[in-house]
Amino acid sequence: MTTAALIVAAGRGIRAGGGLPKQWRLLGDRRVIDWTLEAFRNPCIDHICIVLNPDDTDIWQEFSAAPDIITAQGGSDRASSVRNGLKALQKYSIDKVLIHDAARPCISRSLIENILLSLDTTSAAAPALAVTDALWQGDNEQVIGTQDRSGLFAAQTPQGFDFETILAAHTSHTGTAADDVEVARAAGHPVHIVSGDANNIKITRPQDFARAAEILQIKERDTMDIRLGNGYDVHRFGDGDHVILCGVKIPHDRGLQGHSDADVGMHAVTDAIYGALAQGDIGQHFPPSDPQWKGAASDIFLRHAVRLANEMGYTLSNIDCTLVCEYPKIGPRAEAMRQTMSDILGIEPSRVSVKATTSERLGFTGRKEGIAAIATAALVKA
Ligand SMILES: Nc1ccn([C@@H]2O[C@H](COP(=O)(O)OP(=O)(O)OP(=O)(O)O)[C@@H](O)[C@H]2O)c(=O)n1
Ligand SMILES: C[C@](O)(CO)[C@H](O)COP(=O)(O)O
Repeated sequence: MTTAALIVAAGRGIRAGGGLPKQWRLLGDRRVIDWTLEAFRNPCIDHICIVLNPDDTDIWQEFSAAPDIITAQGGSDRASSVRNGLKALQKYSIDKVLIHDAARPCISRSLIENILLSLDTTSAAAPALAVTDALWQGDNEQVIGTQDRSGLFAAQTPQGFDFETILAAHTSHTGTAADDVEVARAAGHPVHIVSGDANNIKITRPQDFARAAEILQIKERDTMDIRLGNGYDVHRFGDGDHVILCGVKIPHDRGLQGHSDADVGMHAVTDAIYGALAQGDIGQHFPPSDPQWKGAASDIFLRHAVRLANEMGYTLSNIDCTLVCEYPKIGPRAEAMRQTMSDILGIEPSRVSVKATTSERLGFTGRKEGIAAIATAALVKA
């Protein structure tokens, strides 16, 4: 009997936040995907196929070079990603396939074996836990009804199938599906429920990383790895009818001069993140001599810094930015600036501070020759 594991890893992990899709983030000293893969790199699995998002170019290179991995391109939803993975496995004469979320890194070898065992006697088997909590309907933070929980189960993966059965079911399925059991059932196939594992959680929200680390018994660091960085920037006034500060366009009788859009606030925040990482400054990553950055929107720089932080295993904790100018008035726009930067940073607005001060008409900011900004960034190792 030839077996395969099909691991879907093409999602963006929006609910988990953190800038980088959850399957590429670190859990201890390894990525989520590495824990998942380890469980499937075992003698009862002959082939492993990983379904990847076309945007994850570095990851494609890594897995295309791995001798024991088959790669397939992800689709716009989980069901289409699975379908593409099944098609990529077609030429390997697979008898049984286990379809698993990359985002479930705590999967145990014994659960994998239990599903495979069930497939000896049935064509579809999947793990689930009987619902033990009471179930309510809610609306607007009010309980508006209760739901009988008897016979209800919370579904998990890996979901196991006869390969040709699930390939045919997925090929003929139209529309989306929460999981492959739904696809199999829509094609008329009964699915056997195998006892799931409470530890086999899916990382869905930010707090699930800590729970997964606990389950995997990843040793907590003796001290937290916290990094602080500061950033400082100045742009002079020149001709123009607006300025852009922390991503917000403000009508003004002068403009700020600079190679990019001269968003002095966003530059200071970007440099604070580079500083925390000891990774130089904006000028190093985006040289002013390079014409492609002329007039560039500064969110490009900030997004790059956030990505670098995530790749180095850090999560942004908070940002504090102070703009130093006599005019324009920042107060009425500070909320919009916080919101704009929190969207780019991938953290809550409550973790982004934008404030302003004048310099009591002293110095170049006091003489209204330009605007200065100073920022602090705090990063923590996830
Ligand atoms: N188009 C998609 C969507 C999801 N997945 C994968 O399906 C699994 C379960 O999906 P979910 O937890 O919903 O992941 P995301 O779609 O990444 O999360 P979110 O909905 O928060 O963006 C994940 O391993 C995810 O990578 C996939 O391969 N292709
Ligand atoms: C397949 C699945 O993991 C079963 O629990 C789940 O349905 C996929 O994730 P989502 O959160 O429902 O998108």
